[in-house]
Amino acid sequence: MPFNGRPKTLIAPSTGYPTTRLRRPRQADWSRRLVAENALSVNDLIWPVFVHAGDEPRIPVESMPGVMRYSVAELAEVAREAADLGIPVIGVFPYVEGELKDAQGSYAVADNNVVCQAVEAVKNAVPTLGVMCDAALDPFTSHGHDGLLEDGSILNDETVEILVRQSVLQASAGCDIISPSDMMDGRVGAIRKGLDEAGFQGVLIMSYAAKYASGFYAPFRAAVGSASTLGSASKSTYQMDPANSDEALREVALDIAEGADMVMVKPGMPYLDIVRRVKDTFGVPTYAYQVSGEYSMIMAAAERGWLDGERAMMESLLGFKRAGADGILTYFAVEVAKRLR
Ligand SMILES: NCC(=O)CCC(=O)O
Ligand SMILES: [Mg+2]
Repeated sequence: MPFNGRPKTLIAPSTGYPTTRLRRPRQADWSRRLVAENALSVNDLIWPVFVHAGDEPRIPVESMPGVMRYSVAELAEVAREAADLGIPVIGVFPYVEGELKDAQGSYAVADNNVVCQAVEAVKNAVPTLGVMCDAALDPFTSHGHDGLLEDGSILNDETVEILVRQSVLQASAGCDIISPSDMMDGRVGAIRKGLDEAGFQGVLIMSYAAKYASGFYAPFRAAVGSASTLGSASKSTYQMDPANSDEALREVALDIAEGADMVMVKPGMPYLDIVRRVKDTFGVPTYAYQVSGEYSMIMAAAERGWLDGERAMMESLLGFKRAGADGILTYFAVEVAKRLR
């Protein structure tokens, strides 16, 4: 914007060294804080949590140091702690036992499945905490794909029908935000319509709008038990090619047109350019998912003493804010919230 009728560039640093010294404001903590352009707040955090149907309160996830699979009862407890720390939302991800999986992912739409139990328990314990659930079949299918598989292909429209049922079921259990993470075409519009017809006009949709076929999801797949079912199969016919950037804008545009309230870019750190483009182009609430592989890389290097884990954690999250994200899904959420208090 012009200022006093002159373009900003002309009134920006015009003299240069030695009059202008950019080190001057960096000289003390107070001055660095005064000129800081971005800040991370507890309000920016979404905490993804894993839940299992058994009684064991906490089962450590080997591929993600410090991360647990909680029982439903324990999840209600830790959800309360998260809310007390000021975290606005948790995302519930199920670990599903092998015998409950089939090719159709039937358990995803089964009444009172572990996701429903978890959502109900959390909403009963902490009604003020937002709860978000994925719409996708990968934790539930015997082949580990996010959709229905026929002759080696993932069926789009048939999958969308199931995702609508899954979304309505989760909304009935009390879920506040449905997050379609499957990357089928048209699913956001179909889910919006399904939710509205079932009376859930108030349930939000945060779409995984630009979700890339990434190698950084591996530790998560071990956590939800889809690593063994998926094997070496690829999700490249529905998730995005890491080579693409313009295509992400088309994905986001369609999801907004179909009714997404918020959009997400995933993974996070290798895709900060996409976060920035999405935010600048659309100006909608934009989120980034710092995925399991990003988390585990930092944790593993910290465990070896190769980097200062806490510092890397805070710096990585600030990077999302700088890129324009309104919030971050991160397995560090509780640690960060404690630090920010
Ligand atoms: N739909 C949720 C995920 O796929 C999470 C991936 C990760 O954290 O690696
Ligand atoms: Mg799409």
